[in-house]
Amino acid sequence: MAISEETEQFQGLASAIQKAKDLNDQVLFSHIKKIKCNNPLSFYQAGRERYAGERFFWEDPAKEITITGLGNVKKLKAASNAERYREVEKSWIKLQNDAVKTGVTDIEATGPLLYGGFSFDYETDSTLLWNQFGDNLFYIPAFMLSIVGKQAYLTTNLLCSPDDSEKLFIDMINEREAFLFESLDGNELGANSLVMQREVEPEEWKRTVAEAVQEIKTTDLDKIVLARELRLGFERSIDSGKVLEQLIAEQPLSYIFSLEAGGDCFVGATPERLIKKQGNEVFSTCLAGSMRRGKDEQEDVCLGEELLHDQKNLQEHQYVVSMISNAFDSVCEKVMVPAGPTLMKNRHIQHLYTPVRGISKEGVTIFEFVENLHPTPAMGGLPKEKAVVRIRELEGLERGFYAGPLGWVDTYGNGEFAVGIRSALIQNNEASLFAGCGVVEESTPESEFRETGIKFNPMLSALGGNLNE
Ligand SMILES: C=C(O[C@@H]1C=C(C(=O)O)C=C[C@H]1O)C(=O)O
Ligand SMILES: [Mg+2]
Repeated sequence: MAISEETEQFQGLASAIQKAKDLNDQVLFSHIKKIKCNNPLSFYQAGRERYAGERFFWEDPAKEITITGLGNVKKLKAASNAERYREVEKSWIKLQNDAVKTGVTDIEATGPLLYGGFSFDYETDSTLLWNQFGDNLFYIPAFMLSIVGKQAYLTTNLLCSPDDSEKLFIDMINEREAFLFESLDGNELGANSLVMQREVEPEEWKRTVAEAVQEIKTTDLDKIVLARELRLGFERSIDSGKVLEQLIAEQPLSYIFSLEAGGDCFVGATPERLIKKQGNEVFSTCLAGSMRRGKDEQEDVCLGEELLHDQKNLQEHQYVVSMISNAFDSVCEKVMVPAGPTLMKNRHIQHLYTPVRGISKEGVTIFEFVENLHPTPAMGGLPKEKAVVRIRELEGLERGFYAGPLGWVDTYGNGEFAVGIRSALIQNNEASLFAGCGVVEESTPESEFRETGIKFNPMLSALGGNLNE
């Protein structure tokens, strides 16, 4: 006779506490149940006070997986060096190998799940702007809503220590669920009211682009991505839930994400997948090469055709396709790359787009793919190491998590990371927006300035700012 969910949960907790005693270490307990909830933002907002600074949101463009996390039972942070990917992975493997799961235990992106990101460059210090995030930051949430396909699942995670009691935990789980179900409806999303919008050092940035073009013409540097910053000010603290609501409505072809740390929130709508791993199938996206959208259908088609045949953008794009294909070749049994790019038409901008798919070799993890791929020439440049050093020397901004890998990993070998572009760092009533572009031999400061101006628009639109033409 099947035991009740409550009994299964209690028995699972008891075995997790016993395991903690045997190992004399903390053991992750995770209970997963199906629930009815089709509004993940309401779940996110329900945690606005109680879990402030410990929330995250993720929705992929196909809306196959939406994940909202509240609170955290464990924060993983690795040292800021080249080993960071393996360090985070090692801590995660230890926690998931000892984990005890009850309830629905075979659904992707449910149960114990790690969500977070890495900075673009582990060799730059996180000063004032990104000090809440540091070089990397990952959460295992206390409470998590996953909508997989069309079904909602609630995961409750607890970290059991040797001297914990089952009773305490059952009371905690029941109290949390009561809080959540009471507060799931009617969470007002606060409006954000803009009072200041300022480009940071626009003329200096253009001079840097001109310097980079000269360097590309005279050295072995082929491409360098240079980013710039826009500062926004608001009447009161920005509600990240409202920003997410706008992004979901306005950017249907992008990953919608947020990651809170302390009082700050990194939020965005990125069109660019770094790596998705589903079993042994792996997917990446090459997205370099950009053009504004047309004012009407006819102009838009013309501009798209122009982009598909523009040598400068095709070269910018090809650097990315070659690098990602080679990175896949080294860890895949099979790699499939289309012969040429098509167009990805987002709301404000269109890009040259080449999807890459592969069958990964046995035992290759998503963290190894992240390490092999980041930064692609779409975020850094070519040669990779030289471009990253020159970005450090030329770019007048602290990228932090902008253009870095951000995403999730579950305990079933699945996960997905995107790169954190078309994004903003929100700090109370201020925000820094970031936008970069691939500088190649044929780049000009004015054209790249216009291109990066358009790339600010997804966040400007979501925050109520004045859009760039
Ligand atoms: C770096 C960014 O965008 C990247 C650069 C692109 C380009 O230069 O054409 C296009 C898409 C992205 O790979 C950004 O949006 O900040
Ligand atoms: Mg470009």
